[in-house]
Amino acid sequence: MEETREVLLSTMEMGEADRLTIEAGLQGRQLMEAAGQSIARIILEKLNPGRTLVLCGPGNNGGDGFVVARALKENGWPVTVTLMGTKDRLKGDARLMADLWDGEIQPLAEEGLGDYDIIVDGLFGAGLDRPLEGALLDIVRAANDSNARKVAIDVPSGLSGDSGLVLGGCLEADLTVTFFRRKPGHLLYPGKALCGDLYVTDIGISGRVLDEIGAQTWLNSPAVWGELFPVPSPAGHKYSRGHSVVVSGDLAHTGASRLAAGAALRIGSGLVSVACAPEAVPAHAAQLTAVMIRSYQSPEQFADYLADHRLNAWCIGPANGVTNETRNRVLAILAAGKQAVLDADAITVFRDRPEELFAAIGSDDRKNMSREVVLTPHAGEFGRLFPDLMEGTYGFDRLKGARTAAERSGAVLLLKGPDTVVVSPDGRAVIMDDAPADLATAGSGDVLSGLVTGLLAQGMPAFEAASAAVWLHAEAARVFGAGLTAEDISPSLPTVLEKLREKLH
Ligand SMILES: NC(=O)C1=CN([C@@H]2O[C@H](COP(=O)(O)OP(=O)(O)OC[C@H]3O[C@@H](n4cnc5c(N)ncnc54)[C@H](O)[C@@H]3O)[C@@H](O)[C@H]2O)[C@@H](O)CC1
Ligand SMILES: [K+]
Repeated sequence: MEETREVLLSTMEMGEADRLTIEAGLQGRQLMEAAGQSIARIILEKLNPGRTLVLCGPGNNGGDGFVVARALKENGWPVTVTLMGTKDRLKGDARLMADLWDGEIQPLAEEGLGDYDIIVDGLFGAGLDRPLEGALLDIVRAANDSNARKVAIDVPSGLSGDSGLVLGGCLEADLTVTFFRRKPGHLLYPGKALCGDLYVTDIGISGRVLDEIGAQTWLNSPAVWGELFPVPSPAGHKYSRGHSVVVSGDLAHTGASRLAAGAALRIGSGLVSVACAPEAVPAHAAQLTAVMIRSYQSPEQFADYLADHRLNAWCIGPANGVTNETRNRVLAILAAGKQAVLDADAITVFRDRPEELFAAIGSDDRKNMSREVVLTPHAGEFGRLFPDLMEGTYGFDRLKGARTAAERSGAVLLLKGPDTVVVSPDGRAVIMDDAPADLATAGSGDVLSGLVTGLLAQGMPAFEAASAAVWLHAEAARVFGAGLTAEDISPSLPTVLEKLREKLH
């Protein structure tokens, strides 16, 4: 299974892969040769021959650069090499590769950067440990301003492979070649945009090292959660497929809960109810058919619904209002030991006392060990519960922030964005790649919450349910295409579900 799901390696884990491979008998210089040759192959395949400038930094990323320079020159390309610092300061394999370069080595400089058709960026890769500054920053900017096609080795210089954040400044690549496995920074924004087209090459590291490394981050795909995806059993009935409840807003704010409820039903929750105050009943009744309506007049009546064990997965927050009532309902749902999805106002309402929410999420563990909670914030809502986690030196590190938040809160964290991250309190994480931008539309988040709720109702564990919901949401949007509104997402799901079932069986 480890090989079918795509592992994303942190720079530290990649170093570990490197070390384990060398321990197993391959030499570092062989890895570097393979890395450089694989980049040259891609350049030869994708780009037209032209005047090529290779920028080499002081570490092994620069060493790769020397290999690329040699390989392109052997193919008859005119190649210029510039080096940061002097050759005698290079160490190990990088020094060896610099010695194998039989051309001139010029000092790294801003001048003349505009004179090339292709710039190969071998300044910094996994070893970037501080922001680009001064002359280096000027050089990177001049490269960005030039008309050359820019090829980054491993990561564009200035980009953190772990977070996708920029340290000071960053090369804007047209094409990036990385080795063995992608890194989170290749998928997380702004990193994804700065990489251009990404290629992953085989440099002789065996997939077997992954078992030893035990990485906890994957690309979000059915390979991660497919085995736990609920498929209706022929012997089953609607009562065995769970009962989702979505808490509605007041009369003027009922639409969000209907979007969520419709999604929960579509994803296979056997029964779905909307819970609302009596005055909102007519608005719902005019529009709902398969979804049931449960009205409550008082907190006691709300508690009566919670006491019904068949109503097993609850979604609260969308257009619910930032009010004491919302807060009390969230606490009641959590105290009742329900599988719960907390979204929007159900998150915001705890901004002044996040610890109260975290305690409520964790307080139930003796009564009902199996209950799980999913928080589905966008970055703004995330900042209300976890303001300290937004304040990194280089910006908001979404993966690290979500990991800490999941651990702190005890909930599965689904951090929405163009690169939605889902993290379990035990540290497992998935990153969504290539979600259609059309999903940034009103109500889209309500649908997503409903999908998670519907999967929880069917007994899918929370990390897998949240991950699957994010993936299905994106695929449904892709199927629909341009002009998407939130109402279109659920109707587009059957095509996606059909394909998924074929893949799973
Ligand atoms: N790990 C692996 O499996 C392999 C790694 N290879 C290459 O090796 C690279 C990593 O090499 P290194 O660990 O030597 O690191 P890098 O070559 O990325 O950079 C490290 C050097 O840059 C300096 N530096 C870092 N940030 C700086 C900044 N902002 N301003 C000025 N100087 C800065 C450091 O002091 C150090 O001298 C990878 O990105 C990849 O290109 C490949 O050769 C193939 C195999
Ligand atoms: K680079």
